[in-house]
Amino acid sequence: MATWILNALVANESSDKLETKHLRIENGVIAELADGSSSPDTAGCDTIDGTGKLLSPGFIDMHVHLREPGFEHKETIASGTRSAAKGGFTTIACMPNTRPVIDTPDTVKLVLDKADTEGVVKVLPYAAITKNELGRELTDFAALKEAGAVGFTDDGVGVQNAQMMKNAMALAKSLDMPVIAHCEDDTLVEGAAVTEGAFSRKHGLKGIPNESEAIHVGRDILLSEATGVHYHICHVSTEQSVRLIKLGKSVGVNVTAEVCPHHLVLSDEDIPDSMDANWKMNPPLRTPRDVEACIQALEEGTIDIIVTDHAPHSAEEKAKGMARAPFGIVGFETAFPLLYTKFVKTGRWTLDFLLRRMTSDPARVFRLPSGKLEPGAPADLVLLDLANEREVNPETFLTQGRNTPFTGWKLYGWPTLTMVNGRVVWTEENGISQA
Ligand SMILES: NC(=O)N[C@@H](CC(=O)O)C(=O)O
Ligand SMILES: [Zn+2]
Repeated sequence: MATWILNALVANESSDKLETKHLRIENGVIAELADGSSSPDTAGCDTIDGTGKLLSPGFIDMHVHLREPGFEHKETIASGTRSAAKGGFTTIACMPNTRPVIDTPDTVKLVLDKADTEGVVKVLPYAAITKNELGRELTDFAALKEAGAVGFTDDGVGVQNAQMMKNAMALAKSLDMPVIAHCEDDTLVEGAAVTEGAFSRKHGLKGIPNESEAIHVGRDILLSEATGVHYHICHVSTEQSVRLIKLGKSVGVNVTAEVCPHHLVLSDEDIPDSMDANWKMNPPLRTPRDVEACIQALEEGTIDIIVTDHAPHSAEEKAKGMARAPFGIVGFETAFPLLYTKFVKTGRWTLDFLLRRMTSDPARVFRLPSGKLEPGAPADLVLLDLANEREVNPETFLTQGRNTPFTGWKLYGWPTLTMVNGRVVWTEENGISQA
């Protein structure tokens, strides 16, 4: 049976005016995108009223933490994918810093099986570069690829040893797989929770310097050049990293990069003096100068895509305060409204620009079939309400995490319906639909 989404608004590359379209879905795939002036024959079809709503490919988030196995008190594949669906995400790539670490084919399969039975959006597992993410011994890349891993990363920590990283890249290249790197030199960051900047100086705190990230970025771009691997840089946060990525791209290195909403809308100067640990994440909120450099890097294509780095922690863990709480904030349920309100409503970006960085660009960078409103693409879709302002209220989140610095922010651009492979998985009205 076919489904029609009728009278929805679609963003357009060449102008900021939205166009009305009807979209037909058959067998889980987009079958037709018809002009709004046509009158489709919907006899015998399901229909969804898209009037006044923006229709976009479902968002793709290539950096998330689902915490399962092992940290189910923070999040599960069930709760994390529900949160993703509510945020308009239809494909998410989960990080291997679980317990056990996703470093064996069995653990990859466990995540894929759980996602299949308990998840509501598509889950792509990354596998670790080194066993237990300890940086000592490479995992079995070929077997992990065979089991379904989509890339290799030790996210949560940097790979400290350059030869280890070079070996990892050469092996990944031979398997046509990407290496995804959390860039951080441990010797430069010991014991710090916030960036080196106005906030750390004001409170007499040791800061995390920009070089701790950029040193790995520079090192790994050279290693990527030497090995030819597709090297993707996690959560870019500094001006120095941007400069190095730009240089790498200019000489043809196969490097891509991502940035998180919080690094585009907050700086260290926004951290409250109360030292609330909901403002603590890794990399930390940087200076306003770094924020502007990251925004411009995204605008000029030096940074390719937007990811959330959704990193839920329990309230108890975050209550330990700035110095002792774990790094990380939740991201799925605020990502699009934040960026839409901050950059599109203010006229700095077109709607099409923002949507591409969250849909077709991640699909291109990671060679995924989704991310487009085109016949033949999977019917992974989201409808969004651009007209109504609403306050961020963590009590309404579907993630188990309440760790957000955005409580009370008034935003536009809230999802109203999310569909995966042609099946409605979440609506604003009825919440999650059980299969
Ligand atoms: N980003 C974070 O602040 N935390 C992440 C780890 C990571 O992505 O580096 C986590 O797993 O909690
Ligand atoms: Zn990370």
